[in-house]
Amino acid sequence: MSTVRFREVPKSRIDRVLDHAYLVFHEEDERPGEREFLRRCERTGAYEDDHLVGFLGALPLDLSIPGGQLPCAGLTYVSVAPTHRRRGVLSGMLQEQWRRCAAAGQPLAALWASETAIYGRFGFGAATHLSSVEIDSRRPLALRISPDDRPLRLLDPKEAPAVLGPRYEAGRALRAGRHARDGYWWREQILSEEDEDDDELGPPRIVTLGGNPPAGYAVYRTRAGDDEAGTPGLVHLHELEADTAPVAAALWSYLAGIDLTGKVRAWSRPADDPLLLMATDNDQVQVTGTYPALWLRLVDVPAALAARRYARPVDLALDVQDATLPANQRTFRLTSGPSGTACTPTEDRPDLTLDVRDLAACYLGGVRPVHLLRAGLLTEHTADSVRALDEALRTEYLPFTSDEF
Ligand SMILES: CC(=O)SCCNC(=O)CCNC(=O)[C@H](O)C(C)(C)COP(=O)(O)OP(=O)(O)OC[C@H]1O[C@@H](n2cnc3c(N)ncnc32)[C@H](O)[C@@H]1OP(=O)(O)O
Repeated sequence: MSTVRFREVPKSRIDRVLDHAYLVFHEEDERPGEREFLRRCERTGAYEDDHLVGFLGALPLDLSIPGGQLPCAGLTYVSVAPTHRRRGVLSGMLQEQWRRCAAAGQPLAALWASETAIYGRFGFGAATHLSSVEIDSRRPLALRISPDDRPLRLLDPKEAPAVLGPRYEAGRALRAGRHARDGYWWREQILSEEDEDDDELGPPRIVTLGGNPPAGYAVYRTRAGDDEAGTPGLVHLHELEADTAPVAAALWSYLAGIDLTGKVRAWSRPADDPLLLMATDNDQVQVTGTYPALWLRLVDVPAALAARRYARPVDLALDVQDATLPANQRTFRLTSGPSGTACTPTEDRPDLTLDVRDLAACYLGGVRPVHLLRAGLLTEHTADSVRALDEALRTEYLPFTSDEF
């Protein structure tokens, strides 16, 4: 390990990163837009002599948190050469990343994990979860409310960032865990001509309802059915945003009513999607799975805790355990009330003890401290302190992340 050094990979060496990533992730071909994506990242390389043996990309993001947003390093392309596994290369790259986060003023880091066993030890907790939903659309979608009857229109993808952006931002303000999108993100990540995971899906289609900005929209692709195999045509939903339940009902009804299709599949919906309650028949609208989405790391615990909004006044001394970032390994007093919010180190006796990964899981409001207590993961020193933290962290909408990076 002593010969491995960490330094920025220059833009001119992105070819080398791609070769390394294909080796590690068992891929052959460059995906469209991959180079531009890597150019936008900070790029930490682990070098042995002059050979790249590890790589970690960090995309600068603005992540929504309850009541606002914070700068966040979106970690991606995390990879170590098969010859250098389990020698501390990832650990070293993350230490380098924490230094970079401090320098860049990023109190948060986040990632989508390839394997859930990897990141807990580094202080990440699964902070958002998503549900995949399927609608049997061989019959009309049965809903308990009347859809908004304003006209629907199809939108040219070129208009999407300007027209959809404000509606997306409104949804992002309600649900923590979503990052701000620029024109590049809309164009290359949301509306790319081909779906990188399924080349049988058609180009992106956008339907909107209401004025400008629209009251709601859906981004979807379709796949033709196969009569011989008896497979119905598919509507693959990427995103649906709506400002009211009737608007959502109109968009879901539209998707379920597209001719020559018999199934709507949405792989990333919030776990509290109102569709699940407005559906008349939960055999027709089914949750087919629930998954961890965004893994969050509080790189700067007091800055992160001081930045979010709390549902109730709170005054607690939190003993935070953080094995890898010593500045977080201490007791902080969190106070929030009518005169503001603060989180500062204290010598007071702690009210409760928790690991930084569990604090990260709770931070956006998706995991409840009372459930962690029940699982034996928090230690309560002052009666009812976990309940007080639970009530303060609660959010009206569950956090949600659909954009993978
Ligand atoms: C956000 C993303 O990009 S997700 C993509 C992650 N990348 C991949 O899955 C690609 C294939 N895997 C790899 O490249 C590497 O094995 C990595 C990046 C997962 C780990 O890199 P390494 O340099 O081997 O990790 P490192 O040696 O620093 O290990 C640190 C600790 O994590 C543990 N660890 C590493 N990988 C795993 C794993 N897959 N599952 C469970 N624990 C793991 C190690 O055992 C070690 O624990 P220890 O100190 O108790 O022994």
